[in-house]
Amino acid sequence: MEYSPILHSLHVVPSSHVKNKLFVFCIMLSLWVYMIYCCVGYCSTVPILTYGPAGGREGDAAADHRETSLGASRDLLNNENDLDSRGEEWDEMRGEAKALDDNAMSGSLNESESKKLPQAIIIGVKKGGTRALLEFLRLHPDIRAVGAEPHFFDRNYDKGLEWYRELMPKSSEGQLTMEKTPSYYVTKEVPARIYTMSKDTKLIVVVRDPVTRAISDYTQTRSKKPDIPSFESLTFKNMSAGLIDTTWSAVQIGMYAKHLERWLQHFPMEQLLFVSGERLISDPAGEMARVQDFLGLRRVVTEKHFHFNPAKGFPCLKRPEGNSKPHCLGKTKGRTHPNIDPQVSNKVHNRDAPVRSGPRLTIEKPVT
Ligand SMILES: Nc1ncnc2c1ncn2[C@@H]1O[C@H](COP(=O)(O)OS(=O)(=O)O)[C@@H](OP(=O)(O)O)[C@H]1O
Repeated sequence: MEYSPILHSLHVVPSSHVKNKLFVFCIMLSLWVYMIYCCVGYCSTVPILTYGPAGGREGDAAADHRETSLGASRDLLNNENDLDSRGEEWDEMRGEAKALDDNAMSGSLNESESKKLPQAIIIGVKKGGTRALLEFLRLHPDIRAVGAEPHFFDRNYDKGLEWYRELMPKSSEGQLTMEKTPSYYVTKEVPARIYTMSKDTKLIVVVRDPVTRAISDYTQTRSKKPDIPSFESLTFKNMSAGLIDTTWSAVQIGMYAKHLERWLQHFPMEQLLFVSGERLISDPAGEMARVQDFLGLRRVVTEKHFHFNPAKGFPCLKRPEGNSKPHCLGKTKGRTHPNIDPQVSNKVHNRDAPVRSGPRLTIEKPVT
C-alpha cells in the first residue's frame, strides 16, 4: 500500500491502480489539449496557400509558365534514370509519378486552367521512339502532356471519358493536351473510339525500320526473360523457306500499312503524322519542326534544345540558356541490340504479301 496525495481524502488504494488511472487521465488530458490546439489551426501539416492580392499564387503560376515544362522535364528525366533500373514498367510508373506531379502542380496554379481531353495523341508505335518524342514535345510551353501511358482507348475504355480527363494535367486555353500510348496504333477498337471522342484529334505515329523495331521489342522482352528463344527462331515459322511468323507481336506491330488501313476508315490521312524514329535521333530538331507545324504550334523546340551524347548515342535535352547538364532518357531507351544475321534481317524486310497489299507507307531515308 502506498500513500496517494490526490486520493488522500477518498480512499487508500493499491498504488498500481492509482498509477494506471493517473496514466489514463494524463493521456486523455493530452488528447484534449491537442484537439483544442488543432481546432485553432496550429496542427495543420498542409501549407496554407496565400490568396491575397500580393500573395505568391499568381506569381508562382506565372513563374511556372515562364519555366514552361523544361524544369518539369528535367525532373522527369532524372526520375526516368532512377526508375529505369526497375525494368520496363518504368515507363508507366515514371509517367504516373510525373502525372501526379503535373496534377499536383496545376492544382496550386491558375484557376483558369482546367483538365481537357487530349487534342493530339501519340498513338504508336511501341519502340518507335515515342518516349523521346513526348519528352521533346513537353519542352514546348503550349503543350501539357501526361507522362503516364493512360491506355484508355485499349485497356481502360470502360472507365469512361471523365476518368480519362482526370488523368490529364491542367492546361490553359491556348495549350494543347497530349498523351502517348504506343499500343493504340495496333489495337483494332481504338480508331473508332478516338473518333467518338473527337473526330478532330491529331494523331502522331513514330515509325522506325520494322526489323530494327522488332529487334528492339525482342531486346526489351529478353531483358525481362533472358531465356526466351532466339530472335531468328521466333521470327520464322520455317527459316529455310523464309516463312515468317506474322502472328508474333514483334512482327505484327511493324506491319504499319496494315494497321493504317483501320485508321483511314475513320480519319483522313492529313490528320495523321508519321514521324521517323530514325530522324528523331539523327535530326531531332528537324523532325520536331515537322511535328510542331503539324500541331499548329510555334517552332519553339529547336536545335538549341538538343545535345548529341556520343556515349549514349542519342540526342539528350538541354536548356538553351545556362550551362546545365543535358538530360538523357534512361537506360531502357537505347539498349544494346543482339547481333542478328543480316540474312535474317533481309528476309524479314522482304516479307510477305499482306503488307505489300496494303497502302504503301514510305518513310524517307534520313538526309545524311
Ligand atoms: N533521344 C533518345 N534517347 C534514347 N532513345 C531514343 C531517343 N530517340 C529515340 N530513341 C529510341 O526510342 C526507342 C524506344 O522507343 P519508345 O520510347 O517508343 O519505347 S516504348 O514503346 O515506350 O517502350 C529506343 O529503342 P532501343 O534503342 O531499342 O532501346 C531508342 O532507340
